[in-house]
Amino acid sequence: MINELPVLDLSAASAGAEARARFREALHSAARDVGFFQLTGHGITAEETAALMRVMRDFFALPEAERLAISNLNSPHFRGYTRIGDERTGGSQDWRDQLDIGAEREAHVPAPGEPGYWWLDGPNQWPAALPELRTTALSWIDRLSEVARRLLHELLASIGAPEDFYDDAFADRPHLHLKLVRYPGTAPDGAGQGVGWHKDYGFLTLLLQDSVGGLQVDRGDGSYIDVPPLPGAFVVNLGELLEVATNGYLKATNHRVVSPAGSRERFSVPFFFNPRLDARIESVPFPHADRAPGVTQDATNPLFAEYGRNEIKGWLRAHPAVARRHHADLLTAGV
Ligand SMILES: O=C(O)CCC(=O)C(=O)O
Ligand SMILES: [Fe+2]
Repeated sequence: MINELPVLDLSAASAGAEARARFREALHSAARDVGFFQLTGHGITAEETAALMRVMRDFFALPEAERLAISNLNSPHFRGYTRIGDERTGGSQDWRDQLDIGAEREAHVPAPGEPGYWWLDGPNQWPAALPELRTTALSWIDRLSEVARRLLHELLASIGAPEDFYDDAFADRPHLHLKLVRYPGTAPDGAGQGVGWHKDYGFLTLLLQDSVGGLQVDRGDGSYIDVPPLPGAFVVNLGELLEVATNGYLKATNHRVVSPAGSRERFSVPFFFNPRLDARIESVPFPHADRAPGVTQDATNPLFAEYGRNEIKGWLRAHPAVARRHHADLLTAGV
């Protein structure tokens, strides 16, 4: 049982055969045993990170009316600002506010008979007072997509699978998603749930966190480990679709954020690297795949191999007010 997260250096993957082999071995263990690690050597500069952090702080410092002007309650695509207390995880209120941003696309209103998850494609909402947020966030999505793509190839290679196996699933219209998040200290009721225990829905999450801390990873035995802030590193975790892809050999790991003490603020930016909404995630071939234990069976959280279904399951659960306003039919008919 590990006591701290492994730190992996992605630049080792292009530093010669021996360094690459060692990197892949460490990546394999981290992905299989913990499902979480810290990633350095990714090529994103301190300046790029600082620019994103700066514009994020500027966004949360806008008058509340300007943030609410782009509320996600306006968006059937779940894009925009969620005020503190409107998001739920594990049935309880999270104490954070956030801006959800995705790949900039036309709305795809599902025609009769088309799956409801097409609602997740659509335009973003941007704050009028902060035009640089749009350019900075969209370029962060581009830059991190490249890192995540390389990492996914390395990860598949590390378990002995064809590294390009899911390239088609990510082709043309990957469902990329960025969240700018603020944890504004502890809720008045003292609950301490910044965000409750959950797994991410897709393939890989690359998280930038500031220096406050509070992210915890479930070790599966009732205990957890803290993820201390490591300057310059991304915290990487595996989502449910990689568990589906490997028939449970790699696991999506539960994690949560404990609220900062008092009124201290914490900022974080998770980037979710996900395939096309209509990608059906076939099992990837790798040595001993037949001995994989199978995916987690949890009646309260079914895992869907059709990525869009897995994703909209999560949105309907986490954002009940948006779901009730725009998607009453999906709530009753299911995804
Ligand atoms: O803010 C964090 O550190 C983690 C956030 C998270 O797990 C999520 O939004 O899925
Ligand atoms: Fe998460």
